[in-house]
Amino acid sequence: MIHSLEVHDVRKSYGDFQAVKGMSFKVRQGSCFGILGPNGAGKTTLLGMIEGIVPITSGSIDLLGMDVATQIRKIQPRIGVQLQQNNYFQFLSVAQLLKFYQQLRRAGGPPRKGQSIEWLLQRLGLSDKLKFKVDELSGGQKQRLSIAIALLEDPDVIFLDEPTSALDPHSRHLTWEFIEQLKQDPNKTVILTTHYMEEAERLCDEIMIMNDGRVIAQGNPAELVSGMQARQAIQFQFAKGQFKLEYVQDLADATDLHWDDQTDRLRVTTREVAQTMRSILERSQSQRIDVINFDIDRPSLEDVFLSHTVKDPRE
Ligand SMILES: Nc1ncnc2c1ncn2[C@@H]1O[C@H](COP(=O)(O)OP(=O)(O)OP(=O)(O)O)[C@@H](O)[C@H]1O
Repeated sequence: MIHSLEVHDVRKSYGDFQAVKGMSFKVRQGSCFGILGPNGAGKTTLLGMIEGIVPITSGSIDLLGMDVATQIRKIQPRIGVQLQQNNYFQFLSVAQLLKFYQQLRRAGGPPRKGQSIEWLLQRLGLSDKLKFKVDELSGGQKQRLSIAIALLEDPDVIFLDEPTSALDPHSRHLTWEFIEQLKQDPNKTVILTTHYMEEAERLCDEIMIMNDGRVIAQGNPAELVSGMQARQAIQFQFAKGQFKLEYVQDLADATDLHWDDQTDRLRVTTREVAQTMRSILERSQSQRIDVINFDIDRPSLEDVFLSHTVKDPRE
């Protein structure tokens, strides 16, 4: 298996403060890799080190098989970086700005074929904006323009830092479809940070959750969620006044039982949903209790994220 990125025990200190505290992970070529973490977790610092913008305090990073600390000039023409703050030259038109960045990128090496500017703009819903000045674009349009800039000159690795954070739902879906199209090229690797679990689940083949400068969990979205099986919960509603908690108190796989006698609802957290459901239905039948309704709460990626990260309200 070829890895586009290999991060070995990387650390970053700002004075006495350690923002990244020894992280190691690999990213498969052709995959979409998501970096998730609460505000201040160190995501932007980590991305900066990988992109060669932020100096590494210790450890090493190989990007496209080359050492970032010593070979960044060879790496740079092959990567595309979308910036979170897009303070582009406001007085240029969209066409001029794209040409400017294209020439800047070509200065780093021979031209690469890639998609045309027109194609990129069309896919990102900006075709009619070529003649607009950048400051005439909305915040969301500027954000999509920053993705187009990241894709100029056909990069092998594309870094997207919160690519849809300022977008309305329509533009977000348009951007997701665009990223899904990028993913179809097995030679391209997409590395993105996001605060949207739905985005990570839809786009990423692999997710790394980081907190306080460390890797907390890593896996594909389904694996991460299945690691939370002990948190699955079933809710039953019984006919008024028929059920008693003592009927189910000895259930083998239940990790938590909560009975609300005001609403006649039972909530059971369990490791074995099917077995627990069967047991409760059998006992209801033998006690002649009518089950009116039931519901299964399966854990989501958001539950995984929340269970691994602690939010400091000051951040
Ligand atoms: N240049 C710097 N000097 C000192 N501290 C810094 C610097 N850059 C970042 N930090 C600190 O490093 C920590 C990680 O910051 P970073 O921006 O990497 O987090 P993040 O996960 O990207 O956060 P967010 O989701 O809010 O963008 C924070 O505590 C931040 O204050």
